Amino acid sequence: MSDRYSRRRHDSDDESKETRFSVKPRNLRRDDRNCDERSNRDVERRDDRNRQEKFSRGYSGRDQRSPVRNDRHNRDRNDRHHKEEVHSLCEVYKSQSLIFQKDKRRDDTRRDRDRKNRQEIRRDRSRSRSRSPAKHRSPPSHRSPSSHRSRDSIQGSIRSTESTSRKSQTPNELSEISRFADRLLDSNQNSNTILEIEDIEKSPTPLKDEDPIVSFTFDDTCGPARPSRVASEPNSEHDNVDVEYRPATPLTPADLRASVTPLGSDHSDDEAEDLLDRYNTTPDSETWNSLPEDEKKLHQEAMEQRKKRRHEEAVSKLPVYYPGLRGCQHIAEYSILNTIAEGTYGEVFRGKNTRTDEIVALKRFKMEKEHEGFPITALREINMLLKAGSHMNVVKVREVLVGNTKTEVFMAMEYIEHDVKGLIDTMKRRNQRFKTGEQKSLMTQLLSGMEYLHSLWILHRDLKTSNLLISHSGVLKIADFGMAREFGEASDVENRMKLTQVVVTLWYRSPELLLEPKTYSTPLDMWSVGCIMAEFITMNPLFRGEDEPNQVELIFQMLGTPNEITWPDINELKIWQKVEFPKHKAGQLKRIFRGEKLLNETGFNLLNGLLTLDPSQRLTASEALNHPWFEEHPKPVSCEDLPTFPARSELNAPPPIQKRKNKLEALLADEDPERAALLRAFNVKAEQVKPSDFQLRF
Ligand SMILES: Nc1ncnc2c1ncn2[C@@H]1O[C@H](COP(=O)(O)OP(=O)(O)OP(=O)(O)O)[C@@H](O)[C@H]1O
Repeated sequence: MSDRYSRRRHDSDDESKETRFSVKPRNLRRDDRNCDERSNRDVERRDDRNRQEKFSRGYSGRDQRSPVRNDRHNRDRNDRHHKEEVHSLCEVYKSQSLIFQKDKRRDDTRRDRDRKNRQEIRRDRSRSRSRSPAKHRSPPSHRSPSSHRSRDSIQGSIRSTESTSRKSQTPNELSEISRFADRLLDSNQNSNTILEIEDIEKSPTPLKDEDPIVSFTFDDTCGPARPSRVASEPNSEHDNVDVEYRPATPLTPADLRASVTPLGSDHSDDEAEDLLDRYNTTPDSETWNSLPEDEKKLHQEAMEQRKKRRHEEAVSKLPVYYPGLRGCQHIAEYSILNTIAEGTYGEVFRGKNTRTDEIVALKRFKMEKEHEGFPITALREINMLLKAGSHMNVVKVREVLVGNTKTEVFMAMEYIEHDVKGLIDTMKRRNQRFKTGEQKSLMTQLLSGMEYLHSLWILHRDLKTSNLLISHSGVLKIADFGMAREFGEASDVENRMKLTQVVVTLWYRSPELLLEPKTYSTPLDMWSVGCIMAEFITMNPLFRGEDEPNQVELIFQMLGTPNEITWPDINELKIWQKVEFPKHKAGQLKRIFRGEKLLNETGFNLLNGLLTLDPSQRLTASEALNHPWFEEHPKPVSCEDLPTFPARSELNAPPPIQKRKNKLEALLADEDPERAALLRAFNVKAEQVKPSDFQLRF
C-alpha cells in the first residue's frame, strides 16, 4: 500500500511540477534558452504589453465605474480577464515550450494525441498561410463571454500565433501547446489554475515552497480526514480524484475581509468584492514596485492564503489513511517489560515503545496450531477493535506487530492497569466491596461501551470480569474481542444461523445459548452484563456451573424454570425440545438481592431486567442505561473516585521468553563447571536439571 501510495504521489508530483514549471524560464537549460531567446523576445514584449493593459484596465477602469454595481458587467469583466489570462499564459507557455522536448515519458495515448494534433496543425498552417495573424487573434474584449471555454478558439489562437512567430517549431512542441490549451480548457480547470501559476511565476516576493506530502503517521491531521465536500457529494466529480487536478482556490470576500481586518479597516461586502478582484491576481513586478507597503502586505497575505487553501485542498483529496494498511512494524520496536497474563488465545505482555516510551499491552496471538493461515479470532479481534476502539469504554488498539517468524504476531493496545476480576479479587482479600455509587459508575461505563458496540452491529460474545479492564483513573474498558462478531439485520436469518453456538465463558453464557437456539443476537451480551452486575454487588460470580447442564440447572433454580407463558419461543430451542427440566419456582434471585438488602427495589428491577430468561424481553443496553436506578441517590461516582490499587500486572515476573532462556543458566551457575559444560553439550532443558544434583531424564 505504502509503495503504491508513494508511487502515486510521485506521479502526481511530477505532473504538478510539469504544470507549474513548464512556464518557468529557469527550468530551461542555458543552450535551450539561447536558441529560444530571439524567437521569444517578440512574444515576451507582447506578453508585457498585455499584462500592462490588463493591470491598467483593472485599476483605472474600476475607479471610473459607477458605484452601482452591474452584475452582467462584472461577469463580462471576469470572463474577459479570464480569457486574457488564458491568452497571455498560452503565449508565455508557447515561448517556453522547448522544455517539453526533454520529456521522455511519452505513453501510447500521448503519442496518439500528438499524431492527431500534428495533422490538425498541418491543416491549420496551410489555412493560415493565406491569412494575417492579427485577424486570427481577435482582441479579448471582442470575444463572446462563452468563448473562454471554447477549445477551438483558444487552440486556434495558439496555432495562429504559432504559425507566424514560431515557424521553426517542431510538431512536438506544437502538440505540447495544444496539450497545454487542453489542460487550461479542461472542465476541471478554471481561471484559478492560472492564478496558481501566476502566484508561483510572478510572485515578486518569495513564497515558501510547499512541503511535498509523502507519508503520514497515525496522528497526522491530514491522515484519516476525508474532505467533507467529497463526503457530502458522493457522486461528485471529485470522487475520482485526478492526479492532475490541483485547482487553485480563489479567495472569497470573507477571506479577504479576514486578511484585511488586521490592518485596521472594516470592509463592506462591496468593498470586499473589490478587494477580491484586486488581490486575487498577483501583480507583475513593475506594478508591485509602485505599490504602497500596505498594499504589498495585503497582496502577500492573499497569496499566502491562496497557497494555504490549495495545500489544504490537495491534502483533503488524498485517500483515507488506515494505519492497518501501512505495513507492520517489528516487535523489536518494543521492549517487553513483564507478562500480564496468559489467556486462551494468547499471552499478554507489558511493553514499552522504544522510540516513544509509551507503555502498551502486547497481546501475542497463539499461532502454533494454525494450519490454515492467520487465526480468524485474531483477525476478528483486530478488525473489531479498529472499528470500535474510538469509544472511551473500549480498549484502543495501537498497531499490529510481527516477530521473526510467521507465527509471531502481536497486537499493541493501550495499557490498562487492572482487569475487573483482579480488582475484585484484591478487594475481596481486603474484605472490601464496591459501594452503590461505585457499582453504578462501573455499570454505566459497561453499558455505554455495550450500547456503542451493539450500535455498530458488533456482538462481543465473551463478556466477563476478566475481559473488563479498569485504569488507575477508574475508566472501564471492554477488552478481548477474540470472540466478537458482526451480526446482520434481524431479517438476515440465513446469516444469523451461521453464528457458532459455543461462545461466551460458561458462567456468563445466556440460557438461550445453553439451550441451542437457531439464532441469537445482542441479548446474549446483555445476559453477561446482568451476571457482571450481580458480581459487582456480591463480589462473586452468580452462576458457577461445572458444565452446561449444571449451568442451566443453576439458572433455573435462581430464576425459576421457564414455560411457554414466560418464554413464548422456548419450544424452538433444541435442548428444550429434548430434555425435561425439573420445575423450579422463581424468586431465588429476589431473596438474595432484596432479602439481603444488596439492592433496592429499583436496582433489583434493573438486575432482573438484564437476567430475564426470554431474550426478547431482556433489557437492551440503551434501555438499561436509561434505567431510573442511575438517577437515584447515590448517583454514580466519577471515575476518579473508583478504588485504585497497585497494578498486579506491573508487578509480575519478567516474560517467559527471557525467563526460559536464563533458567538453565541460573540452574547451572551453582553446578560444578565440568558438569555444567557437559549439560550444555547435551543441550538439556532446564526442566531436566535437578537443582541439588542433576540427572538426565530419558
Ligand atoms: N490492554 C490491556 N492492558 C492491560 N492488560 C490487558 C490488556 N488486554 C488484556 N490484558 C490482560 O490480559 C488478560 C488476557 O487478555 P485477553 O482476555 O485479551 O486474552 P485471551 O487470550 O483472549 O484471554 P481469555 O482466556 O480471557 O479469553 C486480561 O484478562 C487482562 O488481565
